[in-house]
Amino acid sequence: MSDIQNKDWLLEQNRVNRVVKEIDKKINELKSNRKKVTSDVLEIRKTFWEDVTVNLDEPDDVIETAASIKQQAELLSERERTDHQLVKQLKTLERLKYSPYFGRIDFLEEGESTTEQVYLGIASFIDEKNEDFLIYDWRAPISNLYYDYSPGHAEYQTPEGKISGEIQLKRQFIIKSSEIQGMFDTGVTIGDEMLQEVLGNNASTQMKNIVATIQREQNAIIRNENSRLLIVQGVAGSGKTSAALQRVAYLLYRYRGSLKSENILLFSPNPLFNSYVATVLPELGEENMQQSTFQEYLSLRLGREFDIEDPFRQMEYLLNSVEDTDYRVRVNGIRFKASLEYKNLIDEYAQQLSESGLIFKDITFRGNVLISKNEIYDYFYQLEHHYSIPNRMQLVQEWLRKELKKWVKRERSRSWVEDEIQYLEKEDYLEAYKMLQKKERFTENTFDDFEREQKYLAELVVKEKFKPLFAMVKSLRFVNMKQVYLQFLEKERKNLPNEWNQISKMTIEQIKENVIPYEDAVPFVYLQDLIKGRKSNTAIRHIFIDEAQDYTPFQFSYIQSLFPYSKMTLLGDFNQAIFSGVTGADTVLSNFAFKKSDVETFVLTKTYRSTKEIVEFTRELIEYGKNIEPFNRSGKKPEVILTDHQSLDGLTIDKVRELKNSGHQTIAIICRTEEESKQVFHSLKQKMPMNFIDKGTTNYEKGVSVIPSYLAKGIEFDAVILYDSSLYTSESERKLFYTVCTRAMHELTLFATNGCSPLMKGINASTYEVVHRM
Ligand SMILES: Nc1ncnc2c1ncn2[C@@H]1O[C@H](COP(=O)(O)OP(=O)(O)OP(=O)(O)O)[C@@H](O)[C@H]1O
Repeated sequence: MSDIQNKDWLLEQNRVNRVVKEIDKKINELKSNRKKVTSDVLEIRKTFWEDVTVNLDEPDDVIETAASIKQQAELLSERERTDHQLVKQLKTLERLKYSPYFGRIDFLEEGESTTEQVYLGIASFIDEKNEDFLIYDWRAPISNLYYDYSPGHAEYQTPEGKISGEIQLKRQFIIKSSEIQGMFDTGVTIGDEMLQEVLGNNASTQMKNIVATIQREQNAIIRNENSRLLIVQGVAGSGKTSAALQRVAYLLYRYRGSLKSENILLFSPNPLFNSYVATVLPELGEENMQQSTFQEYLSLRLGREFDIEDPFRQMEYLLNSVEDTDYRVRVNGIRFKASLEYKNLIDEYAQQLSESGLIFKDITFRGNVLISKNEIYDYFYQLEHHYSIPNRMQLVQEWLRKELKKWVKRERSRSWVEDEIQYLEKEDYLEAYKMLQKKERFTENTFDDFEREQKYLAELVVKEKFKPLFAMVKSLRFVNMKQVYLQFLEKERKNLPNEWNQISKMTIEQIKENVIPYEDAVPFVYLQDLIKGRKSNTAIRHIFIDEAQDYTPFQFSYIQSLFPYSKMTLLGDFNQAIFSGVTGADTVLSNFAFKKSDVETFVLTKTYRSTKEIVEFTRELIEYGKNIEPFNRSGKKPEVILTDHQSLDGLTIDKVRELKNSGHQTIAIICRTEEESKQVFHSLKQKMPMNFIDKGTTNYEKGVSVIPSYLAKGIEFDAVILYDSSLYTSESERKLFYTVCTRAMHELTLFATNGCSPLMKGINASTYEVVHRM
């Protein structure tokens, strides 16, 4: 390091020390504030009832008491909110103390004579006198300069307009425990050096934030505010998920008055991914958005009555049952049911149902039909036909409720009720007694006490027994959705795929067994919504869909209808469309689905995850892979080890040891299917500790993990071993093969027991090494 560099380093470290000192002061100040607030909270809790005037004698007194309780509760919740805020601020300050900032730009604004030094960190921090920003939040308008420009002319937007000027210096820091550990003055892009440093580290079992090194093209995605639908098509490892999460943080900052983390929902591919990304926002001082898998949503809607196949079970079928006689039929079915054409058919069917054809269930009680399905049918169709089906359902619901109430009255005097009364609990008798006493105060009733009590108890018994019927009416379960969908499948129609008869026959068999194939889950729930109606969700204002390539046009259109007021960000990669790769079905990323004007599309072609060597190999595997641009980080070429079945386990263990010895901490042994993963795990775990990951796994640990191919998407590992790459034989598995290979950050090994996978045929042989080991 030169003397000048040394001097700069020293000056910067002095500034860090100064800022840290101020942060410390602020921490102490907030801590003492907090002491006061927590003691207030404790005090209010302790004396809550002492400070409330309770008097229930007269109606006016009751009102006054309620007001007094409300006032006290409000005081308590205000104090609790302040405490929560203070805890949040303290956590952010502790983080700032550890690493106050990561970047600096010196900016000379046009028309000004002094250059401003702008230091960027995860949150803003102002000096004691509330005058100068010692740290700017990375999301502040001025911070844009850091991400979008290299030294020279630069400009940024503020609410007041555009500000132009010149960046005179752009510097990056790695600061840990308040000590500068790295410092780089950067030129063209945001510090290759800094990125080298970050990307060269070990993979983590939890995703990290990227705020220090966000690239310009990612920044555009993160800060986009205009489009209702933003689509990011980005190659594997291009930072789509990262951009999505930093975008959540950005939106929470930009709209902090009106947007809260509970207004944002991220659909992620599986529970493991949910937990993988769960630490990014808290690291940035924000609360996590809501997270769910689409499957969770479907289970919530249909899971009570049906066994819904999940996408992983569907994938297992697709990978394992190619020899099945019905395989082609099922694949054709999946393809057709993914389409908007199929959705249109359901719309047409619902139109017809508006005139006739709905199927209902009898409402029965103790083996007797109280209200028959035909009566319900007649009632429904005598209602005005111009009312929508869901509106008519509400009227039917009201009518049924009234009818059931009549039945409750009739049933009270039946002999079974008397029998049931004998089995009542002591508490019920006591309750009845109290009820009657209470009523006595207001009436002049002279009925015999015993008789009155019996009548009350009879009502209690009947109402209890009728509860499920009222619940059935409330949730509109008197509509026989299963039969309605089956009737749809059985209907003769024109313009259907050639094999529709077989497709529908196969589906009918499943649904009769109360199993809903994954491809039918959204069509089913969509039809159900057209009939029963559904309240759209207004609380969610922004939806993120990661791995969007795995959603069909039908599914996406359905999600749009669920959240009509939400903006959406879709992130995906058509080269990783592993489900549609196998079936040939359209995905939401197929262009035709979006033609509207409020859609903006971003394309990311630069990839950051893997070494240059791994990218040079993996991009050969896909069409147009040449467009993928690796980040300039070097490592070993991927290695293909040709071997046989007997040697495979031993060689895998040797390889894992070797990888561990080179310092790799997360190592994945990726198998093609779950079955294969189970076998491999079973035989290898005797030889070294390892984890097994299946679709229910919510966390992944450091060390060695055995994982089925389709669950590895979205996450990354220091080193990846494909247990037997010879098994990826079919062209339809190309995307799956590409996806698993792109999970590796530093090393990729492909074992092959039956020669190189045919999917590697024709690729540039200089991109990988081949060795023979038996
Ligand atoms: N600007 C950046 N600075 C530092 N690291 C980055 C940056 N962009 C991406 N990365 C890193 O690259 C890796 C891949 O990022 P991410 O998982 O977000 O990509 P992706 O496009 O969602 O990948 P895939 O589609 O393959 O799952 C992560 O380790 C991430 O931290």
